[in-house]
Amino acid sequence: MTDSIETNIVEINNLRVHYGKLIAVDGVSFSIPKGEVFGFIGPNGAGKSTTIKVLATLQREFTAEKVLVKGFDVRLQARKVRECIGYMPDYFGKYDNLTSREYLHFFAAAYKIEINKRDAIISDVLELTDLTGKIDAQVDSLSRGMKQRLALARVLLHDPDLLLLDEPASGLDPRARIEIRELLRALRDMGKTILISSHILHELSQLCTSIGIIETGKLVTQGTLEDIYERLSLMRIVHTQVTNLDDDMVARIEKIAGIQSVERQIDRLALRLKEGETSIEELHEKLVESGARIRMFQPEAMDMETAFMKLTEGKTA
Ligand SMILES: Nc1ncnc2c1ncn2[C@@H]1O[C@H](COP(=O)(O)OP(=O)(O)OP(=O)(O)O)[C@@H](O)[C@H]1O
Repeated sequence: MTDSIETNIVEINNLRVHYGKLIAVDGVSFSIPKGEVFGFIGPNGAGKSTTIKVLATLQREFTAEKVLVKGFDVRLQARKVRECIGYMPDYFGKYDNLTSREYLHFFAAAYKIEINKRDAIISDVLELTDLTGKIDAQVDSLSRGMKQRLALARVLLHDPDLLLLDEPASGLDPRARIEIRELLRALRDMGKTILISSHILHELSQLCTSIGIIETGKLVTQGTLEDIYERLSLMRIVHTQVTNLDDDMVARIEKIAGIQSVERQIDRLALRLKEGETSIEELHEKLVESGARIRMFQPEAMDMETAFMKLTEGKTA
């Protein structure tokens, strides 16, 4: 095994998936080191579920230089891959007349967990997902949030190293979403590697250690949250109010190195900075040096949601 295989739980290189003429995934490459929580973010139809299905060994029609999970090839060593993943699809399914206990026993059998160990494992996963009190409840009677937690309990039964979670928080109310987030945090602390998809960036920004943003089948950007913030700060806009503003002053500001454009608005100037040429602090100094008397100076807060919209422009496949 090479070093990268030992440290990367997921390695995808140049993955392409077609559905007939539609290119759902178009040359996607990324890797996820052990212990990371990788947020896979993109608008509806961007190709997230398809990529996750390839990793889960369920989408067999694809081309790639490699798709490895823990060093195992998803096509050639599918069984090995399945042993080390817990895949939670973006739908729960229908389970008429089944209790949580029966549901989990069914999957424990499917995972070939030894019969005499099943009760203890089921009790553990229910405790972890805070569903102990629901062990004999009908699955269909559970709230959506509880169902999502039960689905997580299911994928934990065989103690997989990698969790592939397709939109686990979708359709949940804020409280249930927080519960899922706390649960995922606990799993991260247990050393699980997690790939989690969402079309809502905010949902993941507090949980993920790195993110990849996908749009129309292509990765737009990827990296740690700090990397992405840094990259986005390159598009920064600063709003400022200058009390001694006149045409001459605007002309002087326009000439400041690092400023790409100056937009005069009713009560302020919007200064768009050039990529990587000046820091916000330097800009402030340069404005003062140019004689501007500054009443207000405010870098535009680029929250993750704005960043996402700027990066993806809202396109879908
Ligand atoms: N089985 C299929 N047959 C044909 N087209 C498909 C199939 N599955 C997905 N697609 C199409 O492939 C594209 C990518 O879909 P995918 O489900 O991977 O996106 P997604 O990012 O997971 O979106 P969502 O957030 O809506 O689930 C979409 O245009 C979708 O309509």
